[in-house]
Amino acid sequence: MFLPSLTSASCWPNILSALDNHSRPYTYAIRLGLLENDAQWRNTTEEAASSQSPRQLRQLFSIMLTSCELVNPVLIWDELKERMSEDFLFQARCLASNSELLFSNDIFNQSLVAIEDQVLAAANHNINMYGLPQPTRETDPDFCREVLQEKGYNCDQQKKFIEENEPLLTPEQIDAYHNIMQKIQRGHGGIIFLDAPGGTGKTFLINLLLAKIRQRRETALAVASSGIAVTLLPGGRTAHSAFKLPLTLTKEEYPLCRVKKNSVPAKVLQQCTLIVWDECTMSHKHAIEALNNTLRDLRKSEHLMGGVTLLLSGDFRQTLSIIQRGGAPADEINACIKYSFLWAQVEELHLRTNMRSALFGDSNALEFSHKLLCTGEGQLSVDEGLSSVADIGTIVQSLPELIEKVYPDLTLKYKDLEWLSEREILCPKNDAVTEVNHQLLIKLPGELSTYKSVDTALPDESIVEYPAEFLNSLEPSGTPPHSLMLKIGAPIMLLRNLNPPKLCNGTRLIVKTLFPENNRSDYSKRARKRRTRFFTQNSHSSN
Ligand SMILES: Nc1ncnc2c1ncn2[C@@H]1O[C@H](COP(=O)(O)OP(=O)(O)OP(=O)(O)O)[C@@H](O)[C@H]1O
Repeated sequence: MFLPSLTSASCWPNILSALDNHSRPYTYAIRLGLLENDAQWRNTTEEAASSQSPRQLRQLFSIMLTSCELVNPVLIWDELKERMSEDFLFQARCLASNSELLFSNDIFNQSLVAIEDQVLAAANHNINMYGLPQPTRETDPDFCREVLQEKGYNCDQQKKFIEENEPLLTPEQIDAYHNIMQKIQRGHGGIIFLDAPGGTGKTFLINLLLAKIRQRRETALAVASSGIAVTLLPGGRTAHSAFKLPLTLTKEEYPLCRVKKNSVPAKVLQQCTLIVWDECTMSHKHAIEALNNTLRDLRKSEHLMGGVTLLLSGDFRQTLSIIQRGGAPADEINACIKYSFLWAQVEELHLRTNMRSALFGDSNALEFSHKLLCTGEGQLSVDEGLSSVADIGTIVQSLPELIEKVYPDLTLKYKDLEWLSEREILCPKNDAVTEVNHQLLIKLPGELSTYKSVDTALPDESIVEYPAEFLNSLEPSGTPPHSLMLKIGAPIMLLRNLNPPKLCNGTRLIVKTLFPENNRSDYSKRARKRRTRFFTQNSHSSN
């Protein structure tokens, strides 16, 4: 077990002497992260308690509850409840104008309510399921939060945004804008597909429509099929999270969203006037059918989409729906929303002018967008089934050359967030990603820190068939590698946020500090916003 971790030990006596320095090899193994133990989670919270605010600590604790399979969460709560409730104590002291006020059950109750809100949002469980005391609530704050969030946009800000941007619309954008607004006003529901290649102003138009509806204190839901597209929509969420789409969607004959009639998401869907779904081409046709079935049911309406206007946007030349491994191209086409029975009722609107070239006179952008369109429409020359990319890019001969082209002078410029956010290397397979990441990480200055996973086969009888070394060598998609290597200053990407909605999947971050159990990262979405986030290890299981 120690062998792969003691890289400096070249022979058996070296290993023995390394272990000799540690009186208890068991403790040493835990310290190296080779054995799982509840102490690891307690260390994590203790480490976090030294630098995190009470709100951040509660967030961390709720993530641990929902994803880390804690053996004894009550013990951690008892140890840290005062640290987690300091902000509520402070508020109570201010309210009572009494700086002598001490912690009380009321204050701990507020803290537990806040933790339960997060657990409910992430896993839909009450915290008594984890053995923690069930908090008492006077109102249903969860209801208020989600519904008010959708209704609580600042009208003056929305108005200002509309006044500034409405006059900028181009004639084809104006046509689309009026068409959509008329459909919303008729209130009979319907589906509009905004067919617009990249750079034609989809996001610009959508943001204006969202502002127009929100300014009237009506509800406009903005969703996208992928997390990264959500970052461009104000108040955006992924479609899976907003509509509670089930994972078994593709196999269902009568697909439905998992939204209970009296739940908060149901109230939001009942009240909304407009739903914008960006990158809809990536979604399975059953997702849109599930939304139609659910809206008609919740709103007790026979109209298409239960009377709500659904604005779909995307580009079929880009990514289509992802189907199960081993599926044929015909399955992919069958999964496409164009093959849904609903498509016959979809009204199409088109945007064709590339705004980046039209506005900024960027001839390169125009040429590039033209070539992209040709590629998407299959008009590029094809040689033995492969299209040449020479027309739309520069061809390099090796990985080091690619790295040098994309990240020249990395060691000097890696601290420049603007520079970093303008470049990335995309790879079709995880193996290639690992190789590129490794080579770039080596080039960065500073010491490399390695975080190892603890892999265990479940049920216990399978341990003989699947030894830890074998499990360590696997890299299933969506799980971190067995050896996660990081350096301070390294750009990283958040693959899955267990505490949505603040950071969406795909957000880029910079490693700021590395602790033995955790790390802190700076938020660098397009290098414009800077916030610090705290990340910890957690449990993943795979079938
Ligand atoms: N009418 C307009 N007036 C001023 N700027 C505009 C207008 N329409 C679009 N733009 C600007 O043009 C650029 C491209 O627009 P936008 O990002 O909305 O296009 P898109 O179709 O969403 O592109 P992509 O699919 O690549 O994300 C943006 O900088 C946007 O602010």
